Amino acid sequence: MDREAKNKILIFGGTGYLGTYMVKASINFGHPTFVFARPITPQTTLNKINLHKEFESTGVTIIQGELKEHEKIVAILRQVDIVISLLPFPQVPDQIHIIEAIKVAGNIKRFLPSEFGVEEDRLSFLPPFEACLDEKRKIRRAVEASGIPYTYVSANCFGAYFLNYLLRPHEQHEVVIIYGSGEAKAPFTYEEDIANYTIRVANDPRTCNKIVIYKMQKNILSQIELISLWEKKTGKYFKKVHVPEEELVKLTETLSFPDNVRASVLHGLFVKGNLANYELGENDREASSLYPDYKYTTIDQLLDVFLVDPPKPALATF
Ligand SMILES: CCOC(=O)[C@H]1C[C@@H]1c1ccc(O)c(OC)c1
Repeated sequence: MDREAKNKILIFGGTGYLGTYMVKASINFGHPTFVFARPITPQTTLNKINLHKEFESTGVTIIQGELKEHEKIVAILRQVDIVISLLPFPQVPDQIHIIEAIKVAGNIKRFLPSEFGVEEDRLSFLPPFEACLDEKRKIRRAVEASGIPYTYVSANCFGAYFLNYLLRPHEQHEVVIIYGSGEAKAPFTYEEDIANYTIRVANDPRTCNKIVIYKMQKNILSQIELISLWEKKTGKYFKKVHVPEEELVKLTETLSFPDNVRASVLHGLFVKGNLANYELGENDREASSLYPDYKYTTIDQLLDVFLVDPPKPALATF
């Protein structure tokens, strides 16, 4: 399909952690790509300013504005076909402004709200994280009530994010922290694959009004398996310090925000093994089975990348 026939994609949160991968994937797939971004001000970081320039150099159209500028958002929506929101947690409730504008515009073929992590309609976590997931559930129910065609994506653990968090390759250290026994498994998806799958999913009639889970068989590993792979590749062996479940539960109750949320994420992911322990619903789809020809990056391959050029660490906000 030539570029004109390709769906036009508008991305909210395009300058964020997953956003830069998503914008790149949208451009690489040949979609006319638009990014709605906060206005540049004297407080805007040089990194963000340079990102705007980089986006524009690759043909991305940047619209600067605030989520409350209803008319401006309606006007840009009328020029596109698909909307992908990657707004981070504190802004999850603000997506209601996007939903309201999509309802008025009336032309959007698919809306992907800001998900991409755990599947919150299939799982529950300890209170601090559960409260965050409740905000995402409210947005899902608002999307369904609006009748807007949607796809919810659960990409599970972001590969580079969690390899950095668990292995800390940028630091000189002798110790690795293991949450619980270290035996519970979790699915990991490299951020570039999250973006490449998502552009496919957003354009695929088979995923309309569906939940799509990214759960590739080769990328379901435990902390112990991850650490062992890394030790073999680096030839460096670490002292393992376990954080028992009861201690992690206590931390979810005693740490201040947002560290209490992070503790409850770690508890659900790596102590309870939530993400590996549920079956897809009959209406759910799994990415690697939808796109069997797509060669996703295995964690073993990602660790080889980390050996030579580990991606910069990040820390999610809540
Ligand atoms: C390691 C502590 O957890 C986090 O920093 C946040 C970024 C983790 C996260 C946040 C939201 C999620 O849905 C999710 O799914 C795996 C993961």
